Amino acid sequence: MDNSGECCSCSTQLIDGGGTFNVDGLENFIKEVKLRECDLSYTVVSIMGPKSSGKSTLLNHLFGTDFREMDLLRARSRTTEGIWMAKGAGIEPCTLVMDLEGTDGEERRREDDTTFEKQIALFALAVSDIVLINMWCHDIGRIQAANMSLLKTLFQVIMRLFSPRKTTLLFVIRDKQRTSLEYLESLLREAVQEIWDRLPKPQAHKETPLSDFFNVEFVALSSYVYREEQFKEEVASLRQQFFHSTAPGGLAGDRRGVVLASRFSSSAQQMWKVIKENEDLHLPAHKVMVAIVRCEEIANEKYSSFTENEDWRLIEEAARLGSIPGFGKKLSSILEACLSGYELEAIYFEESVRSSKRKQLEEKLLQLVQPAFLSVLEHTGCETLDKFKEEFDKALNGGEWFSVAARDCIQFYMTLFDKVCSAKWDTSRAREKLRCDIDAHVASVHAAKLSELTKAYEAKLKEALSGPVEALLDEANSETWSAIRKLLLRETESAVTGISGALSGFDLDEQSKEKMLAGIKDYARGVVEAKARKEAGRVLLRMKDRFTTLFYHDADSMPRVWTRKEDIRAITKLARSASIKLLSVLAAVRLDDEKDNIEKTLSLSLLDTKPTTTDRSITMASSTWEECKSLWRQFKAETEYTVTQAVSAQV
Ligand SMILES: Nc1nc2c(ncn2[C@@H]2O[C@H](COP(=O)(O)OP(=O)(O)OP(=O)(O)O)[C@@H](O)[C@H]2O)c(=O)[nH]1
Repeated sequence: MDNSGECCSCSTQLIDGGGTFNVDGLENFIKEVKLRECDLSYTVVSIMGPKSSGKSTLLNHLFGTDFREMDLLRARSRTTEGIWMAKGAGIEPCTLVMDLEGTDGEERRREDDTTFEKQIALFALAVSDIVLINMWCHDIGRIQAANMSLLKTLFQVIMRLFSPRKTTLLFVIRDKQRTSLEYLESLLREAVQEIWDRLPKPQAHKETPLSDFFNVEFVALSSYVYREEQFKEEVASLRQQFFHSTAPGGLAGDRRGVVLASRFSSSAQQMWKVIKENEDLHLPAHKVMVAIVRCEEIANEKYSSFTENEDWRLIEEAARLGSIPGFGKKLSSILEACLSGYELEAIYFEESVRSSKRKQLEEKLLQLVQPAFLSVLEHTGCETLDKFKEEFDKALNGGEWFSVAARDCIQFYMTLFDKVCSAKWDTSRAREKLRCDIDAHVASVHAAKLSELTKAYEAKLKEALSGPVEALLDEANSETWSAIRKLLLRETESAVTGISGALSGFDLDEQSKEKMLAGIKDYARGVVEAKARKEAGRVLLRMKDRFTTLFYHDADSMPRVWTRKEDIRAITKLARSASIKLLSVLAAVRLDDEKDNIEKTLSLSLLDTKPTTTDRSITMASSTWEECKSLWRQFKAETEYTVTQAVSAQV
């Protein structure tokens, strides 16, 4: 029991001599001292100094703790290993006291293990509001003495310390002698200042005084061994300074960046982990270390509260079903709120850590929202494509030029997509896909419209050419082909003009246009050629028709009577010659205005009794010639009987 009557047995070894963090011990300790209920109202005090310099003795008297003290009768060797923690008895607010393993211990030095000293010193600085620096009075001013080694260790660590809050360094001078405190204080201040001045500092703090980062205080105590009563009185008076230490102006008055009591355990563990991971003592700056731990905590908290955010849940749900108007903006604003919440809480912490943790948080959030985002993008893409198709169709049916309708609709719907999805994330792939789909649709409509147009003109040409060409071939005279050519030219030109006019709405390149027009011209020729070939297939019948008509009728179309007057030979020749003419008209397609003597060749070769092969070979293709010859033979054979009958009638 301490003098306040409160139990002082609550203590635990926080970090053992091997550097292991006692997680369970700390958790139990926190429960026992009800730290969680303290919120921000608690103080952490630690003590460092040479080994066996009476640290535990001081703490036990100052805070009513029961840290292990060395027995006066035993040799001076290390009693405290690692870091011990206890609760100050009867002090408000809750004061956690840490007793550190002494620095400059022979044991560690023999093992060349001063790293551990620095690590626990750094840890103490990182988690404490107040650090007591215990030193023998007679050591002050002795350059190589243990005290200076301690200060060096401390300042090697401090060199990296630019904490977001001020820590109080309280120098406790033990075994004060008659020398006045003012003198000792000035000696110490000088030594401290010198070390501070020599520290390589970051550019921004080149001129910054020590007092900006540390509250440096001094106290001198009488020897506990030789002047116990006085020692106790002085300690009791020092104890007063720890009451209400968190109030403004108190020893722990600067509350910036203080860790919530409920997070003290995880924060301390995290700090020790960071320190241990830097065993080569390229220790991160204190502020960096604190920032890493705190910013991560804040970021994790913001992340989990985002996942439970009602607005986000609604968006996530809706995203599965379809597109969401203003999705990008809505999501951005929830995310923005989450990130600015982080910023607000992390503002006191080192900037580079703060922003890198913010980036990590942002990435984590983006990963979380990405599936919803992608699903909305997909829905929006599909819906935009459907709307585009509908609107484009309407525009075309409304008589708008194809190219104008395509350009306007594409522009409108791509902009609409951008508006709906506008967010700071990359929408380029979805946008690209939509654009590809739209382009493919436009291309297919384009092809369909052009084919429709071509078909319409082809039908028109077929109608305009088929009947008249058939009629002209029926006539089959020397003007037939010239008339057909004229007709073909006129109809082709009219189709070309019509189609060219229609094509101007399609924004077609010259080459494609030429190709299309050439196609329509070919089609027109094809119609005529097909008609001519069809008529040629019936040439024998028609020759016989013509022959019979002329054979049985005179020039006035009167039926002949086979009197002696009638010159059957001449009539036969006339009728045959007319049939030859018909044959020669249908024997070849003459769409190019080239002269030929098919008629002459056929007349000479077939009508004359002795045809000369040389003549016809110059003017006719052999296949045509062979065909004509065989047709003529058949024709003659089939008309022979008509002539014979006429001759016998005359006889
Ligand atoms: N001269 C002197 N001796 C003291 C004083 N206070 C304590 N001692 C003695 O110094 C020895 C070490 O005391 P501790 O309190 O165990 O010292 P410590 O600094 O905690 O020791 P470590 O934990 O091993 O570093 C004990 O024998 C104490 O009786 C003091 O004010 N003056």
